[in-house]
Amino acid sequence: MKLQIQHVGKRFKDNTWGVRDFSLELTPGLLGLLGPKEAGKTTLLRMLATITKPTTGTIKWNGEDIEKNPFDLRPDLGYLPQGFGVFPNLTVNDFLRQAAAVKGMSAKTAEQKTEELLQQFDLTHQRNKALSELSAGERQLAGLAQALINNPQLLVLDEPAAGLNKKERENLNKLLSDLSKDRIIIMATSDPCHIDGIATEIAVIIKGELQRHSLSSEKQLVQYC
Ligand SMILES: Nc1ncnc2c1ncn2[C@@H]1O[C@H](COP(=O)(O)OP(=O)(O)OP(=O)(O)O)[C@@H](O)[C@H]1O
Repeated sequence: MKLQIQHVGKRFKDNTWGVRDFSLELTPGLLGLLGPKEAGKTTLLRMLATITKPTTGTIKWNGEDIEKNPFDLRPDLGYLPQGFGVFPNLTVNDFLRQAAAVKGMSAKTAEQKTEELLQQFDLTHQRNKALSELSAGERQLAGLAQALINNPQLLVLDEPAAGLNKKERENLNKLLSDLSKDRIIIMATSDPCHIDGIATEIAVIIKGELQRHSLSSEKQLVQYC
């Protein structure tokens, strides 16, 4: 399992660059993508999630260019967009079932996985509520559950801890630590404390450029956190 980001850049219509010449190679583990606001985190994640295409460079999943073969990656991909809120009237249950349908899962597998995730995220009692009726933390957990519905090998998370309280964040960190043992997780955040203790690698992005990439150690993060 390997993700290669090779000299990737993104230029917008107004000619500004959101990401420039970004290169990184990832194997299973949790990468904390750390950067201030407007650093280019979301821009990079949207390219990894095959929502937008790079202007320069190549992204390869297990050796295959995802621009040429997006359907090779999509069944392996889970994506939590930042501040998602596109379907406020959908119930939690329907939200998960819709994600499963989009990912081409059979009805039986979708039902089993929905039950499992609702329990795992303590959302069973909320399953018939609309997303707009949930607390910010619950909505974020529902978003994570939809990202995990297909047991993805590549999990791309944009500020997943936003809106979570301390207990919810601890639960999330434990879950992500477990999940990162046999898959690649990329977790973007502007808050170093959100990746403290769970990131196996850290990449710092500033003004669209990779400033530093290192294996994480608690010592490194303590100075920020
Ligand atoms: N569609 C767009 N058109 C033009 N510029 C854009 C577009 N999307 C993002 N940008 C710019 O690209 C840069 C990177 O933005 P991006 O949203 O990727 O940063 P970020 O690190 O995710 O920030 P935040 O934490 O605030 O979401 C910013 O300067 C932003 O204004």
